[in-house]
This record gives sequence, structure tokens and C-alpha cells, in this order.
Amino acid sequence: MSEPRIAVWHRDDLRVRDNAALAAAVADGRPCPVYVFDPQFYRSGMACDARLRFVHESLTDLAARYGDHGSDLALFHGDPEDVLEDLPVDRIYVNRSVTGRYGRERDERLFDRPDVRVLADDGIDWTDRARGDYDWSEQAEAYFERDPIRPPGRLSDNPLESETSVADVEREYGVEPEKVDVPEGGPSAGWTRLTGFADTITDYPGSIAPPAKAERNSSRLSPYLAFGCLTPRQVYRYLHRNAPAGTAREMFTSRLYWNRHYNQKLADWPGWMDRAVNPVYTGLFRGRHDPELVAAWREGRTGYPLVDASMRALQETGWLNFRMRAMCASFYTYILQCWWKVGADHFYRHLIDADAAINYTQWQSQSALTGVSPVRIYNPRKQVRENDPDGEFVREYVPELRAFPTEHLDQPEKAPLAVQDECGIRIGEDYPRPVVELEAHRERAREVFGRLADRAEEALSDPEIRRRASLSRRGGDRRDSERDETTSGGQSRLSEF
Ligand SMILES: Cc1cc2nc3c(=O)[nH]c(=O)nc-3n(C[C@H](O)[C@H](O)[C@H](O)COP(=O)(O)OP(=O)(O)OC[C@H]3O[C@@H](n4cnc5c(N)ncnc54)[C@H](O)[C@@H]3O)c2cc1C
Repeated sequence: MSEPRIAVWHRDDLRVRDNAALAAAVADGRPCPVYVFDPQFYRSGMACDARLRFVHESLTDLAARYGDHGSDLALFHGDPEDVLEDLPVDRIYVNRSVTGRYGRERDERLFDRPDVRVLADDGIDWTDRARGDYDWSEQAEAYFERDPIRPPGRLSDNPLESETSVADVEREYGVEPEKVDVPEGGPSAGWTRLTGFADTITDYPGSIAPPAKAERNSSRLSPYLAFGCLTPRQVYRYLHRNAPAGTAREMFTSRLYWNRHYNQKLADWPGWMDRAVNPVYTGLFRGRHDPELVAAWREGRTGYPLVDASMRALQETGWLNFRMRAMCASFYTYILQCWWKVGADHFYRHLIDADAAINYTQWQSQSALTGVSPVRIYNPRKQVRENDPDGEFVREYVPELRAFPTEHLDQPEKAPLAVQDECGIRIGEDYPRPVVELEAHRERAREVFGRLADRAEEALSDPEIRRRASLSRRGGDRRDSERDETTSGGQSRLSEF
């Protein structure tokens, strides 16, 4: 009897190595690697063209990696359920992935089929999501400590033929990226970045908060992790073998745990993407929606140079370091007092590394919508002084301030007119005045959150809500100020788990 044909359906696991579905298909029959371009993804407007290009490059590279093993990746276009239904295969193997509602509903329907086998080797607890407080970090640790799955040997050729190509899909959807400095997609480029990062990891701790340094010294592995060109475990294991032990490696490793933690949170509750975790904050600031303010924030015209530089960097490059993401989210919610979801969606659309599990949970956490994370209002002026003291980042992304004296970059509108005249930059004409007044808006945000605090606490007495809202850095007291994050960059260290 001939070997069963097994479709290996790739989604956000664009790699050959450390791939449980592929390994299982190799063990059980003849693997037929497949990718389906889902029109829903392209039409949703939730992915900028640069991210689409990153995925397409990753697919081209994945096909080449299959080529190394004697096989190929077959490409299809259409509703994945229909495409998979029509494939001339005996079974379908797929790695589980953490998705929002659309993907989850699709998967639930598909995973019920008797010919579909679902693999999950990802550090996520899929077994009993309704359970009370479980120790998610134990399963994450077990995942990191297990050896990555070995790459397959020689594969049979793929009997399935592509019905479309990356070029066809790019033409159909008019994919024309405008962003610059976007990393090349694919597992090969991911490995190159990982090996390079291992050589410079000692620069990592000092480069987390300052945005210009982070652009150079942060790992920049996030898009590769988001699309599964690399697994968190491959990164963890490679660095444990090839990077020196010490603070830098420990700090970095804690981020990989965060990655798993937030994925676990979305796996537990898909509502993170569209509903305030703590119901007391549902619709907070929604009624105040001011399109002008939102546009000023999106386009980097708020009159706060570091916010503007960051928002323009996001638009231009699709990447920002953690601190600037947190500061822009905080500014949006507390200072502009706009509804979090619109801001979170804007990030999601523009980030190359957009990961629903991290983006929306971080937004809710930075916007204090859990009721457990503190109201942390970043002061964008202080951030300039601390994290861009020479104005390197501001000058790069806000060219109209290039000639502005460094000592006034934290608050350009306060620069004396003589100074403005001397450098030829008039605030209010060449660069905007602040769109809102920082201190007054900060006070108002404190009042609003202060008024709701007791009710939010009360809501947490519901065990279901408390379970959803709990993040690993619980126990952090409510502090209405910026934390001292000089060493941790505002994220937990491994020892805090
Ligand atoms: C509002 C907001 C939205 C965010 N949205 C995303 C997102 O959509 N996708 C995304 O990958 N990260 C997101 N982050 C987390 C973090 O900012 C990025 O992971 C990081 O900046 C990516 O750059 P890097 O790969 O150089 O990070 P490194 O510092 O080198 O970290 C390595 C990896 O650890 C993981 N990681 C780092 N920080 C976090 C974190 N706080 N939470 C969870 N995982 C983390 C990422 O996978 C990252 O690639 C967000 C943070 C905030 C505050």
C-alpha cells in the first residue's frame, strides 16, 4: 500500500526545522507542504504591505528550504477550509497557533474533522483553559528546555502543484510596500539575524530603552518569531549554546518568556483583541473620539517630539522598541484620552512583527484596562531627556527639528523666540505646538482612573475576570508614576516569573 499523503498546512510556522506538524507527517506518511493565501487576511486592511511582503519573502524562502530537502511548498489561494477540503490528500497535519476570533472559529471547525491532526509543541497550555490559576511558566520552561525537533532528512517530492504564486498574489492585491529598512523575511534571514545577535548580545541591556540604540542593538527577531520563521525555543537554545551567560542573556531570555506568556493569555481568552479585560473600563474614552487628535498621533504631529518621532518611525519602518511602543500607547490613552482599540489596531496594521497576542495584551496592560497593572503615565518630555539626550532619534524621524538646539528638544514650544529665529524653526509654523496640555490631561487621566479604581478592584473578585486579567508581573503595586526601568527596560526579568 502506498504511503498516505499528508498535507502539512503552514500558517504562522514558516520553517522546516523545529516543526512538529512536519516531523509527524514525515513519521506517518508522505508530507505535502501547503500554504493557503487567505483573501480575508488581505482584505481586512489589518496588515500593511510591508508585512505582506515579509510573509511573501518568508514563503519564497520556505519553498527554497523545502527544495533543499527534495520537496516543495504548494501555494493556493482561497478560503482555507474550501482549499483544504479539495486537496487530494489523505490527512492534514497542522501546528496549532494562537489566533483571534476569526482564526479560532475556523480552526475549531477544521480541527473537528477526523482527517485533521493538530500538533502543539509551543509551550502553550491548550488543555484546560478554563482552569483557575495554573503555573504557565512551568510548561513554558519545559518547552524551552526540550530539544528542538530535528530537521527532516530527504523528503519525497510534493505531489501537490501550486495553483498560484507569490507574484500572482502580490499583483492581485496590489502589494507595494512603502516602508524602509524592513528586514528580509524567511527562516534563512532569521538565522542570520540570530547568529549576529549572539555576537553582540552584551550590548543589549544598555540599549533597551533608548530608541536609537535599540534600533541597532535589540535582537530585531520579532517578525521572525511572529511568523514562525524561528521558534522561541530555537532562539533560546541557540543563545544558550553560543552567547555568554550573564545579565544580557538573562534579560533577553525573559523576553522570550514574555512572548509565551502573552500568547498564553490570548489562547486563554480571545476577547483581549476587542474588549477591555476589566469590564469597568469597557468603552472608556470611546465617546470622546476626536479624529483630529487620533490623526495627529498616527501621523506624528502631536508637538511632542519623541512621540512624533516614534509614530513616524512606526509608519516608516514598521518597528519600534518596547519603551517607545509603551510610551506612545500611554500617551494615546492617558494624555489624548482616546479609545484604546483604535490605537491598538493602528499599531497592529503597521508593525512588521504584529502579533495579536502581544500587541493587544500590551495595549490593554499599558492602558491599565486590566485593573491589575498600574496606571503608568510616561512623561514624553522626560523620555527625551533620558532616552534621546542627544536628539539622535528625534532628528532622524522629525527632520523639521534637525537644526533645533538639543537642550530644547524635550519641549520645543518653550524655546525662546530668539532661539527659534536663530535656528530658523518656528514652533507653531514649522513644527506643531502640543496638541493637548500635558499636565492638565495627566491630572484628568489620574482622576478618571482613580474614580474607577474601586469598581475595577471589585470586578476582579469575579475569579474569571481575575484570571483573565492577571499578568505575570502581578503584585506590582499601583503606582501613578513612571517606574525605574533603567535596567529592565520596563519588562520583567526572568527571576520575576
Ligand atoms: C503597545 C505594545 C505593543 C507591542 N506589540 C508587539 C507585537 O505586536 N509583536 C511583538 O513581537 N512584540 C510586541 N511588543 C513587545 C516588544 O515591544 C517587541 O517584542 C520588541 O520591541 C521587538 O523587538 P526585538 O525583537 O528587537 O525585541 P527583543 O528585546 O530583542 O526581544 C526578543 C523577543 O522577545 C519577545 N518580547 C520582547 N518584549 C516582549 C514583551 N513585552 N512582550 C512579549 N514578548 C516580548 C519578542 O518576541 C521579541 O522579538 C509590544 C509592546 C508594546 C508596549
